[in-house]
Amino acid sequence: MTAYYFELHHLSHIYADGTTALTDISLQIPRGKKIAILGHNGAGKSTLFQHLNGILKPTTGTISFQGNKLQYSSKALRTLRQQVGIVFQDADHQLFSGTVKQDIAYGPLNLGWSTEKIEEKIAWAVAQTEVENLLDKPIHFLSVGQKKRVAMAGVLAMEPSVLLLDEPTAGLDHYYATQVLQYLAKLEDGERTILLATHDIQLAYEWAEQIIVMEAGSIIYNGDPITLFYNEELLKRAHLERPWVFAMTMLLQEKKILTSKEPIPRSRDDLHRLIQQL
Ligand SMILES: Nc1ncnc2c1ncn2[C@@H]1O[C@H](COP(=O)(O)OP(=O)(O)OP(=O)(O)O)[C@@H](O)[C@H]1O
Repeated sequence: MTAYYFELHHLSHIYADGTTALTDISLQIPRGKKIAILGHNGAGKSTLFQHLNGILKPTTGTISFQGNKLQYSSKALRTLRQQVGIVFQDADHQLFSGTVKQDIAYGPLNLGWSTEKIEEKIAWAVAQTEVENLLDKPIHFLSVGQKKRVAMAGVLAMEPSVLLLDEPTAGLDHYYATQVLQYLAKLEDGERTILLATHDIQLAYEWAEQIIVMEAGSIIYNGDPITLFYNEELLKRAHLERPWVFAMTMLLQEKKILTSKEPIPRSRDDLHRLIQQL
């Protein structure tokens, strides 16, 4: 078993119209990690995800999954996609069955599992995403946020080893966006790697162990969140704001209210606890 799910070597992608979307990406994606991908509009996040799921083929360079170079035959892609699930930014690209129930069941039904296991996994995914009361609804009646949760349920039900989530909280209200963090936590098993492309800086800061920052098709940072958010120059270059909890922590440190000895809070609750202890 290799330590990495994916290894990308000098991967570049140029779309048919000549747009260069990825330039010379070399990257290793380890097992059991929570990785957020940040970068402003057009930085290449979705294009990178589509390479990891075999939807796009590199113009130059290679990708390996579990030590084997990606193959693009329909059989090889089917196997890859059972292990690498993607939730698209736009749920309309994902949902195609008549009803919610049929859509969520589609993936698991194609995995050769027993009926019992299929039902168990679907029930679990439905409960995580709170779509129980939508099961009989036709897809085209759903709201944007509901479609997003149904798309997520369909992918979760397949229990992929790698989960690629492209903007999972976009279009969700505050309650459901917060719930995403909760069910992501339930998915962590030390083996599964979750990559999350997002513009929600606070979500990335609160959740991720590793952050990759993209700019104009290149990776300009790959490391821990705290080091990133102290790096003023890099944040400016990538047009990134500091997460508000981190900005508040820096202010408290500057005012000497917090010292560097205190653990750096990640969430609003961490920050409240810390301030209450002062
Ligand atoms: N099918 C396509 N044909 C041509 N160019 C494309 C295509 N899809 C994306 N692009 C271009 O590739 C670049 C990277 O786009 P991509 O969608 O990967 O960025 P992103 O980081 O996911 O952006 P966002 O945050 O807005 O979702 C952009 O310049 C975009 O216009």
